[in-house]
Amino acid sequence: MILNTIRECDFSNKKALVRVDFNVPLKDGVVTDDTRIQAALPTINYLLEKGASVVVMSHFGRPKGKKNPEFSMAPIAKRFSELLGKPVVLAKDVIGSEVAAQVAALNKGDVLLLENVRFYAEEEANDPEFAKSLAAFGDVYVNDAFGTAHRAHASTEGVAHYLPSYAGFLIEKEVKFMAPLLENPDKPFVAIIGGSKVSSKISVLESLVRTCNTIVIGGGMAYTFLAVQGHSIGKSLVEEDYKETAASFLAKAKEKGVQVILPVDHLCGEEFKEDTAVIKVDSADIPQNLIGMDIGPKTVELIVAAVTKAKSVVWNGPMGVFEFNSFANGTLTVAKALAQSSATTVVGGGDSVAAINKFDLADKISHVSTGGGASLEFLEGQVLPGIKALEK
Ligand SMILES: Nc1ncnc2c1ncn2[C@@H]1O[C@H](COP(=O)(O)OP(=O)(O)OP(=O)(O)O)[C@@H](O)[C@H]1O
Ligand SMILES: O=C(O)[C@H](O)COP(=O)(O)O
Repeated sequence: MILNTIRECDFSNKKALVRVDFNVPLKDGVVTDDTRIQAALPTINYLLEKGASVVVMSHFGRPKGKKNPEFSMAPIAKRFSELLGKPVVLAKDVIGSEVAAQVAALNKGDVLLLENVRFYAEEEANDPEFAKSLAAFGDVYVNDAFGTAHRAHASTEGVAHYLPSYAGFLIEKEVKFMAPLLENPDKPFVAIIGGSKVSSKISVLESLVRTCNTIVIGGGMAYTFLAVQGHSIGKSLVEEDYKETAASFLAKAKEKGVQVILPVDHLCGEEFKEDTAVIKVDSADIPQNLIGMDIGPKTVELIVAAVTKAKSVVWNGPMGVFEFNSFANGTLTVAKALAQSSATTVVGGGDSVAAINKFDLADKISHVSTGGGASLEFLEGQVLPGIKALEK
């Protein structure tokens, strides 16, 4: 996958229309995690240094095609301006004559942030006329919205049909770290996949089994696999409809000589509650009255040993109910093992990234993806429309 990148364009005195993913968490009108804004700054700063004026656009939340002040970009514009260290003007709308006048008035080095592109239903419908209206705001289009690259929307895909289009540094970095995992990873390559459901992770497992040496399956999804192996799983999470899929995945891994590590011990509770007493089960089999809520210490040892030998590791999805402190150990230890590893380590998926941040380990991971759904679809081997539009 070879992309057109911003290094290949002369931006001097040009208007750059830049799609970013500023879909960030807010509480009481204040951005509570600005990771995605920070991640877009190298591209914005580069464009400004190279003499461009910049029209930035993003969605925020799901306002369903209606102008709703609750979903205004205003609080995000404020944080963006603080981080950029210069004024950011918030446009009066997304398209229209007033915005066109604001764009026309931009001078070299100025930054204008459009209102929430999802205030128009045409955005998600990838309406060509809407995409053309956006394209009219720039001489060139830059996409740095990796987190939204799996959506074929007007601002992520449609607009690329009307302007010379380039990948920003963030998209370039995400692809640089993730593409080799699907093509030619440094080996041994270990994938650690967790989270609640087999149904949402089976495609990624089926994709990674092609290049992995070892696959660890943890979290709530592990019990369906244990059940098909004939283990008792007590009252743990199980997806009956996915037992057959889980069985054929295990058969495929065996056929390919891929080692699959499933929990060999557990931390359980009698009830799915934060304050339920922690009961250690020293075997793969879980007694009838218990719920598996975290991997046990022997499983943790197996995972740490695999990570220690690895040259590349990818992690997506927590190993247990890490939101409950007593069941966070498996996820914490995996996070620490990755942080201490000399392998190339890539972490994707909302909850595993949240766990890395909760334990303050982000700077010790080779690459923490800014994409939730996008990173999962990338690892599934799917073509992301927002990235495809930037290919040479
Ligand atoms: N043993 C378990 N039983 C029930 N739920 C579990 C278990 N282990 C992990 N979980 C839950 O799985 C959830 C995460 O699953 P999900 O599939 O959403 O993962 P993810 O890929 O990290 O998330 P995202 O979709 O945000 O990227 C967490 O809320 C966690 O509490
Ligand atoms: O947070 C995300 O995963 C992206 O910003 C995409 O948001 P969406 O799922 O509402 O399209």
